[in-house]
Amino acid sequence: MGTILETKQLTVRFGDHVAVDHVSIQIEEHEVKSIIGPNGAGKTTFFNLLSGQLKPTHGHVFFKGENITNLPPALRTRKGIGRSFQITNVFPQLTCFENVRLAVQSKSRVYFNCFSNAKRFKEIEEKAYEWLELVLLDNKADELAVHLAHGEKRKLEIAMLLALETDLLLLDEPTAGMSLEEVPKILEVIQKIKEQRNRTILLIEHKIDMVLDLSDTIMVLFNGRLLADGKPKEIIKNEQVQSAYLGGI
Ligand SMILES: Nc1ncnc2c1ncn2[C@@H]1O[C@H](COP(=O)(O)OP(=O)(O)OP(=O)(O)O)[C@@H](O)[C@H]1O
Repeated sequence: MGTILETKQLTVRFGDHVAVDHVSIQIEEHEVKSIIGPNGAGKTTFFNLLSGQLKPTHGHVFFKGENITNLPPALRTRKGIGRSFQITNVFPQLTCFENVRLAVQSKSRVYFNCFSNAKRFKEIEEKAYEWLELVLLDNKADELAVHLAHGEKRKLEIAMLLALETDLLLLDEPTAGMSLEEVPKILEVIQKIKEQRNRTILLIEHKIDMVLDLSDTIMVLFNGRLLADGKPKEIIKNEQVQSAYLGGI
C-alpha cells in the first residue's frame, strides 16, 4: 500500500487571514484519517482545497502521485475523490432505492430507455441494493427520502457517495445535527466501510470518542496550521494538542 493523497505546503489566504497555513500531510491507501481542531481551525477549508472547491494560494495537492492542484471538482471526482457535505444532498421526492440507483447509473453511465440491455439494469439495481444494505438502509428502500430522519438521510448520502466508487471518501461531519440515538448507526456504517479495506477515508468530526474509535491516524489543525499528525494514542498524549484543543484532559 502506498500514499494515495499528499499535500505539500498547502496554503490559502483570505485577505490577511491564513485559513490553511503550509499544511503538508500524507494519507496512506485504505487508512481512516480524521481531522480535528477547534471551530475555525481550517478543517472545512482544507477539505475544499482537496476537493477543488477552493484553489490554494500556495502549495500543491497530489492524488495517486499526480499533481491535481489545478483540477476542478468534477475532474477530481472522476479521478477518485468523493465528498459528502454537512448539508444532505439527496433527491427528496425519490425513494432511497431510486436515489442510490441514480448514483450507480451515473457511475456506470447507463440510462434507462426501451432499447437498453435489461441484464445491465438488473446489475445496476442489485448494486443499488448492496449499497443500501451496507449503510443499513435496505429496510427503507421504498421510502421517499423526504420522509427519512436526519441520520437516515446522512446514511443515504453516504450510500450515494459509495455508489460513485471513488477510492477516497471525504466525509465532512457525518454526524452533524444527529440525535444521540442516530450517532452509533453512522459509526457502524463507517466501521463497515473501513472493514472492507478498499477505500480511504478522510473524516472531519467533532465527536472525539468516535474519532478515537475509528481512526488509524489523526491530524490536528489549529489556526490553519498542522499541530500534530499521528496515531490516536500519540495524539491523545501530545501536550500541545491537549492544551490547544482537548482542554488539557
Ligand atoms: N471564503 C472565505 N472567506 C473568508 N474567510 C473564510 C472563508 N472560508 C473560511 N474562512 C475563514 O477561515 C477560517 C477557517 O474556517 P473553516 O470553516 O475551514 O474552519 P473549521 O475548522 O472547518 O471550523 P468548524 O469546525 O466551525 O466547521 C475561519 O476563520 C473562517 O472564518
